[in-house]
Amino acid sequence: MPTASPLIIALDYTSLDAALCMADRLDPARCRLKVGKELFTRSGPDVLEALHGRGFEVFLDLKFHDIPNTVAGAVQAAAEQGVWMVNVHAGGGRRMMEAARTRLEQHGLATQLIAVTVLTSMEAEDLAEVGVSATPAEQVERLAVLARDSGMDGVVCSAQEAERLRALCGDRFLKVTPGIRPATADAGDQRRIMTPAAAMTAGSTHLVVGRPVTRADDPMAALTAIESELAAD
Ligand SMILES: O=C(O)c1cc(=O)[nH]c(=O)n1[C@@H]1O[C@H](COP(=O)(O)O)[C@@H](O)[C@H]1O
Repeated sequence: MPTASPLIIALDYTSLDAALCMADRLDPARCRLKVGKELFTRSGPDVLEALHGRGFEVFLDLKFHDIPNTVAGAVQAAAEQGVWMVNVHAGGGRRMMEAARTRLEQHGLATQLIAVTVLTSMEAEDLAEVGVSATPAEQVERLAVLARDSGMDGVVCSAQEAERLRALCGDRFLKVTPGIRPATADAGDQRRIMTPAAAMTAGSTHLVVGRPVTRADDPMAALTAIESELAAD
């Protein structure tokens, strides 16, 4: 039974053992889990099997960005391992995203396919340095519309853009938002941040939370506090 919780906990750990230690304290009825580049590069697909065996739905966050044929193959490989969600970079363009969508359809694979717009660690100056003169909000909007038109189920964006994207792309278009920071948490390398409750109010469909839980002195207390904040909203 899939969880009704919007929470996705990012298992950004340096080893499979450390990730599973945290997974064993979590409950698949209360959250989904995200496996990203660091953990997957260390553990390989074993981590997916281990988390699926514990009953979790998994977001495989490898942010594929390559030529269409390569990304289509990578997305197929992820989906065939049973992950609930996989992502690509919207900046790879329409043909890349369409190839990934077509490949899933050809193989009858139901994995949620979403596209990263502008990383939540980036602000206007970072975009300017890579030659993008649009504001983060404008660039997110542009890439979200392209992602929608290319057959994506949704996007990764910051919660600061969620309200605008809800108006533009509708409620059913997924708005998966990292950069979630409870009021007392450190922003760290994140720039476009929002609290859990404010993010849900803004229209996020899923909240990606890593360090505020996984690096907390008491991770379970941190998770419970976020759940209470969401319940009170
Ligand atoms: O695709 C992602 O998940 C992602 C996109 C993005 O724009 N920003 C972002 O932080 N993420 C991921 O979300 C997680 C956020 O972790 P914390 O900053 O520790 O809460 C990390 O695993 C990032 O890799």
